[in-house]
Amino acid sequence: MIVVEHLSGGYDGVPIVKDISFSVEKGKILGILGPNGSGKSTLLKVISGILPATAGTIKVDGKNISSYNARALAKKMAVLPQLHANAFSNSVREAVSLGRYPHQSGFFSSWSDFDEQAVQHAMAQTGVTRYEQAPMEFLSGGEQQRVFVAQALAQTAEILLLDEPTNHLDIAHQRQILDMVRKEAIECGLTVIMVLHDMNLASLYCDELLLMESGQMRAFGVPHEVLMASQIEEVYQARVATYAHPEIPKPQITMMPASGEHLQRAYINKDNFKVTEHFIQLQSEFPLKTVSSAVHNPGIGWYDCLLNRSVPGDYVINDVKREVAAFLQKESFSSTSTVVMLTAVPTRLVAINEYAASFGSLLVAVTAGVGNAVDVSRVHERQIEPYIGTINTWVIINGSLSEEAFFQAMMTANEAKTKALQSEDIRDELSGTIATGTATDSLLIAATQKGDEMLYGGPITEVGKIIGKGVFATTVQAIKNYKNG
Ligand SMILES: Nc1ncnc2c1ncn2[C@@H]1O[C@H](COP(=O)(O)OP(=O)(O)OP(=O)(O)O)[C@@H](O)[C@H]1O
Repeated sequence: MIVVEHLSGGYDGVPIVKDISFSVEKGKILGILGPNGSGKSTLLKVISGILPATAGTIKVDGKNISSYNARALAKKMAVLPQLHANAFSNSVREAVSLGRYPHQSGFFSSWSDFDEQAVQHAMAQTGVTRYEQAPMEFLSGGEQQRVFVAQALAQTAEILLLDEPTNHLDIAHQRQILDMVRKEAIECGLTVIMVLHDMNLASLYCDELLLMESGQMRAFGVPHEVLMASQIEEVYQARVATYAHPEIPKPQITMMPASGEHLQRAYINKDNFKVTEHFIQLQSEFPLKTVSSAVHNPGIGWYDCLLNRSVPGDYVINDVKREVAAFLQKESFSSTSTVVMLTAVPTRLVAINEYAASFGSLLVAVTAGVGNAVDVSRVHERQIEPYIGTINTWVIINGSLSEEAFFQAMMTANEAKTKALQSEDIRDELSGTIATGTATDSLLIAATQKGDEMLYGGPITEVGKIIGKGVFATTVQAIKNYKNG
């Protein structure tokens, strides 16, 4: 464990880092973040003893580091500096072996099996074994960087200080080095303090983060506490937004460009719809922010082409996603910018309506295959799987929704759909009760994201009122179309 208390230090009497206090437990990784010149490297230099502290203490395992001599400290703490001396004619193996220097009594005279193992392990972990015999100057910047990380690792110290360890590395090697650091922390109890510029990598790999601003600690804590958009915006003077990582419960940050290009948006009207025998298509000039339960490209994303594709009633495919991907390729649709739903309803039975609104306007498109509708509260009584029937609902909004509003809009639209089934007396054949939908309904809300952001999308909001009215009326019309065939 390392404990830093009220630490200050700088260059030639000029204080750079001021009054820094934090601790890192054994086996944990601390990431140091901050804008250029905020003092990250200086802090690491003061902690490692490269620069003298002008105030404060650093304790390793309860003992002040000033009580260690240089060799004893090097056994406790290994350092990867930001800039490396490039004037070397060593081989990779020799460079990594330098990490064992603090463990030698006479230089290389007492090379032990343990020294050899440490060097081999460090080279293997950083993926540089295959360059072992190569001279350092023959290596690329990224390969050299991995050798320096190997050198620090070979020191087998309890604490590893890394200044931008992913410098020069491509994403595969960034992942390799950081995975390795994390593995060493978890499996061997290595304590790590590293300066990283990439906030997203820091969030993924560090247990805690320290955010520096003008030589002082602006924030310290777990990634969720430090990577708050408002705080990052203030410290970096850049507009950012946070979002959730798709697999790991850690926040991610993305930049919001200053240019006005992204404000140029589409305006959708009925002319953007095209109905062929095989599909209903909405093609937009600019991508729409879309939330859906579609078959292809579901979830949240930006898409400029929406398809409701009509398939035969006996369409039974094991791998629907692959079949849809093949269809898109055959019909020359972009797989990455198209959202696809499937329906057994003939496309001519679609109902499409446009509604004026104070914020812009709203379009609703519905295909309603209600032949096998179910009452969701009674489906558990069924012994047999219901046949597929599908109500596909699109709500296209010429306006801007918050994330919350998108999900509320989905709820509002779904309630309006259910009300339409009630109004049209669509029943679950088995229970005889009013149906609430079918087994495979799909819903999509898409917005141009132009204009003032609407925070909410519930039934009594401006947008919610029109969704309620529009989805109800359009679904009723689509059900009538279906009944009249
Ligand atoms: N050798 C030095 N002598 C005097 N001042 C220095 C020296 N090295 C850095 N500084 C100054 O200390 C301040 C902090 O620099 P430092 O390198 O610690 O910042 P950093 O946060 O690591 O920046 P970066 O993100 O650019 O690497 C800067 O204003 C810098 O000019």
